[in-house]
Amino acid sequence: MKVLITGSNGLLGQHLISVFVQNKTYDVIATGRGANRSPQRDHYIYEAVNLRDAGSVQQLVQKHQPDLIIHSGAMSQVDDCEKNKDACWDTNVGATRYLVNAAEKINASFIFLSTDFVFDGLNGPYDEEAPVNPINYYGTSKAAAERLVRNSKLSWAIVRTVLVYGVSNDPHRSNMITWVKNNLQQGKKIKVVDDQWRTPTLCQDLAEGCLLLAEKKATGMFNISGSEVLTPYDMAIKTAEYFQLDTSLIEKISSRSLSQPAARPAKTGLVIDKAINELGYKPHSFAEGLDIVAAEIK
Ligand SMILES: NC(=O)C1=CN([C@@H]2O[C@H](COP(=O)(O)OP(=O)(O)OC[C@H]3O[C@@H](n4cnc5c(N)ncnc54)[C@H](OP(=O)(O)O)[C@@H]3O)[C@@H](O)[C@H]2O)C=CC1
Ligand SMILES: Cc1cn([C@H]2C[C@H](O)[C@@H](COP(=O)(O)OP(=O)(O)O[C@H]3O[C@@H](C)C(=O)[C@@H](O)[C@H]3O)O2)c(=O)[nH]c1=O
Repeated sequence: MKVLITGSNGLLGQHLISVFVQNKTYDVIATGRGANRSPQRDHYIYEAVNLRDAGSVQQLVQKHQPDLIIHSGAMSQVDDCEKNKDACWDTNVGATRYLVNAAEKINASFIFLSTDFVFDGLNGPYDEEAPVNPINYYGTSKAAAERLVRNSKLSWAIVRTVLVYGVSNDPHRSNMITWVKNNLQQGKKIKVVDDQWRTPTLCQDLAEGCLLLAEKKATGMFNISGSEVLTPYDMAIKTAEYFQLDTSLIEKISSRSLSQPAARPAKTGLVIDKAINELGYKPHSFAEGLDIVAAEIK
């Protein structure tokens, strides 16, 4: 079985490479922008492709003829998406269209990574049937990409996830645990919101969830996230306590005072019963996730 992983230099992408390579039943082709930044270098092929270039995408898929495409690549910085809507749309929707078109030509299966930000956050946690109503441009672009995938002729699965945390090599975006730990270790104060509710997701769990989907050839919408509803403030305190750092450096604030360009849905989080019952998905607790991240941080 040949699997093509997009966004392979990203936080999830790097873990998808190791999970699928270790599984040994897949020939892995990983594609990212520019040089390969994954710490795992052998037992797979890496191809540098700009997913916003339709011709390059078609050529990549035609050359490798994957049985499955896991499309993790995206413009995932929410505020950048709000400020650069064209780039956001070209990446999150345009690239998805090119991959779907190429996949349809070879009848490849398709797993698309989506987000809790397709919801307005008025009454989370959300199950797979909840109506989407994004309140920022990033969420709007991902909801549009979901519609592209759903309306395709492909055998598809859409994975929604939430606030992914973990360790990656040369990350282009920070994530919660390392952001809190690095600041507190330098004695810096941080202001953390306690009016957003999430089900934070360990990136290894998300990667394993994608493997379960691939192995079972499952189709449809699947929520794959952590099981605990936490605020970023809860996460920051737990992280500080775990690494024995000074919790008095953490100031509790409301989202309003962050004055971010993009609005964030307040109460999201995902209901993951379907993934647990149909895939055998078993996420780590946040406490276990901290153990795993701590073991990975050099
Ligand atoms: N992180 C989170 O909290 C959540 C993420 N998701 C979704 O999960 C997926 C993975 O997220 P995550 O790993 O955290 O995101 P990252 O930003 O870490 O990874 C996304 C990757 O896509 C690549 N990419 C962006 N534009 C292009 C392009 N034009 N051509 C080729 N590659 C491109 C980036 O390249 P480069 O490294 O060079 O910038 C990056 O490596 C995304 O689809 C995201 O929307 C959903 C919910 C939560
Ligand atoms: C920068 C900052 C963030 N935060 C909080 C807000 C947020 O809940 C959390 C993580 O910060 P971020 O800016 O990465 O959050 P954000 O961009 O909202 O993260 C989103 O990323 C995209 C890709 C998704 O798909 C969403 O599921 C979600 O994870 O930390 C603070 O409390 N204080 C701060 O100074």
